[in-house]
Amino acid sequence: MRTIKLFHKSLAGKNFEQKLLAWGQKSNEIIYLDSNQSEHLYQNYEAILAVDAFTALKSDDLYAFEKLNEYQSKTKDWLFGYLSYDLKNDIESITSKNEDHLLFPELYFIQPKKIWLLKDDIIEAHYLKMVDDEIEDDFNSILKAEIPKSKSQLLEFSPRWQKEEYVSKAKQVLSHIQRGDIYEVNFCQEFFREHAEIDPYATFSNLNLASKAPFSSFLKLENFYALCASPERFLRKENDKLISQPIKGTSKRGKEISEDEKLKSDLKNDPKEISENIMIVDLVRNDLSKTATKSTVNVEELCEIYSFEQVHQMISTITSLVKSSYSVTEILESLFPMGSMTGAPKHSAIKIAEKYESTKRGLYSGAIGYITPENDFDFNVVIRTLLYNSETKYLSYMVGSALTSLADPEREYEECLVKGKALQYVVNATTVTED
Ligand SMILES: C=C(O[C@@H]1C=C(C(=O)O)C=C[C@H]1O)C(=O)O
Repeated sequence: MRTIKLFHKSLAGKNFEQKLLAWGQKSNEIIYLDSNQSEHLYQNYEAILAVDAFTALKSDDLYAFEKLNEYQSKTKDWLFGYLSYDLKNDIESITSKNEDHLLFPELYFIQPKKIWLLKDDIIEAHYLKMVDDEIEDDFNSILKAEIPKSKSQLLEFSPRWQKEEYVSKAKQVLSHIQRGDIYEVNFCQEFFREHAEIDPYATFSNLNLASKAPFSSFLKLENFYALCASPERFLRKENDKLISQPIKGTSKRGKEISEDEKLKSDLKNDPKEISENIMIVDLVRNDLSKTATKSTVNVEELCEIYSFEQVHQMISTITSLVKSSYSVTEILESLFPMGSMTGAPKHSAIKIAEKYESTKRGLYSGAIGYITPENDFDFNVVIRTLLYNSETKYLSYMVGSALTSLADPEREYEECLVKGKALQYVVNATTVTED
């Protein structure tokens, strides 16, 4: 069904990833995934570009996972796209009445005509037969693609809540924890801008350069854009192995090495962050056990600290072997939405977050990724992401943090600001371009 052609990356010169994304900009549908050559455990491709939809699946209705299952069985091909957080309503029988200004469809996947996969020294082009005579020409055009200099833009974001409002809501959420309704919840707030004129490509280039996150992505489907600098993997499947890498525990980076090392070691030893992380590890173990063969759920790394450009993060890696009878969508549905973005117990945490948050999360807290013809897949967690509707000119990002009985709302507010810093900075950027 697809023609595959290989090229050597060493022959393609410098900045091939950037040229690839620049070349892809002329396409109507673009999904670009970039690991920023990170040394993350279980890193797979260095980068992937998928462009031009041959077919697409969009859903705003119930039974989205069933539709995805049908679409996948019919196409038996590579699929790229996203699952939004609000698919939870389908899974957990919850309704969401929170405000939605972005209006993204709840689920959107495409079967791209053209795919470029980068791994080690190899560049693979996977083209549908109808366009396979364009591979060589496209490769030459990519090599010649100009990487535009990012433009600076000065945009301020408005908070949906002032700090006092956040603190008062966080206290109400904490009272549910004290009453024993839940023991952890990921509580989120929105920063937004109306009538925003941005160049999504330049903004993403700035963001990606400033963050170098292992699960970054640039997504454009119609007028819906995600400019994502996520450090977090939701779920990967390779053959019969599932890998989930939840993050709980965040600290800012220090300016000096000694300060940075102290912040890192404080995070590693902070009982609140450790307990937050372990609660989610337990939840993920439970979710994985639903589809696992006996005694195969395994915590491979617990509370390891990984350092990124703006933040230190505490990450755990949990794996399992999945029974062969489960389909891709059954596996995704059994873990969605990811525990790190809900809290625990999952159902009650989702309901409580929904009640006290005022913005519908939409694609934030969802997952962007791909499914292969061999039924493997890899999806990130959509955080540290600017979402943009180029028709309505609404630009927004959300940030959140885990509240447990040990949480201090003032500190949680500060943690949210740390997480949003890169997003504010790139849109306000004047100097992040690199030659
Ligand atoms: C909610 C966010 O991040 C989540 C919460 C984290 C935490 O509490 O430390 C870390 C990573 C994410 O799972 C966000 O970045 O908006």
